Amino acid sequence: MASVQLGLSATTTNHNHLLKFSLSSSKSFRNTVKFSRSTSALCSFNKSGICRASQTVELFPSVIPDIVVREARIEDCWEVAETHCSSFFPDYTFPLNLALRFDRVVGLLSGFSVPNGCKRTCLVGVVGGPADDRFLFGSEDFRVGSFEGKFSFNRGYVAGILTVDTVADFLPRKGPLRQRRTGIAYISNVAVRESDRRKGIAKRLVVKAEAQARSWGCRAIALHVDKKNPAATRLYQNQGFRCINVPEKANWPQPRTSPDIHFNFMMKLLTSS
Ligand SMILES: CC(=O)SCCNC(=O)CCNC(=O)[C@H](O)C(C)(C)COP(=O)(O)OP(=O)(O)OC[C@H]1O[C@@H](n2cnc3c(N)ncnc32)[C@H](O)[C@@H]1OP(=O)(O)O
Repeated sequence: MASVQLGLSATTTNHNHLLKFSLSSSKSFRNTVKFSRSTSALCSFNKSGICRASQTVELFPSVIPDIVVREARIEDCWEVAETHCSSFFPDYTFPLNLALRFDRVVGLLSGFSVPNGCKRTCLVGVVGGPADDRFLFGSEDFRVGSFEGKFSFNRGYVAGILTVDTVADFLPRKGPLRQRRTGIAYISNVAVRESDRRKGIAKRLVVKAEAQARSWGCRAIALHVDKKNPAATRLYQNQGFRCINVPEKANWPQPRTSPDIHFNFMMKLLTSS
């Protein structure tokens, strides 16, 4: 049997982490292994030596940054604001971009008070943090705005954000008294840092938001998405959301943005699984 030598180098692209290794044997050749965090199938090479494999992730765990989706904590505040502003206002330059970030931080910490009986939480997708919360300080009961009052010294960085609530501000009201709708969770502020897109972070945030909504007893989950945002529309369609036809002249509430932005209202029924 021929002896084999292994050389290793790692690079990160916008979509995937590339790990190049060279195998030298009696007949020398090079392979490039392309990682996908979402597959768990066995790794197999195609003709050009490319495979989608998480088996390889197990072989070289330190090279692949882990993505953990969890509730945002106070320590994440600046990075949440940063992710929000860089995703929704990418063209703002100094000093406006800095002012906007400070404004977001103040807004986030000052709480956006939630009406009685309603819930709201901010979820974050963290890259490179610990997989468990063993070294957390703070208390379960202490909250600041939508943030958990806990912090950790070993944390990675926030790459994606999502807010989910049962406030129903953007859902049509019920009956002649125009009561707030219950049992439908609402997703907003979904954003992933540009350098971390197409790694499945938004998908995982949405899955976690659905689980959160189920735990609140919701039977459905809804959102608004800009009709001119095909990436986000595709994300939600692939996650099982469907566009709801809003009756003409219904005057349903919508997020307050520019009048030029037109939204699709999308919804998904939540099974009890
Ligand atoms: C309810 C709301 O908040 S709507 C607002 C949405 N936010 C924004 O538009 C802010 C700017 N954009 C972003 O932050 C990101 O591009 C997001 C949030 C839309 C997507 O985040 P990502 O982490 O890149 O998405 P993720 O990797 O989970 O992709 C999931 C699926 O969405 C779709 N998708 C995501 N980005 C794109 C894209 N650029 N083009 C086409 N489809 C896309 C694909 O179907 C993808 O699945 P695939 O990779 O298996 O093909």
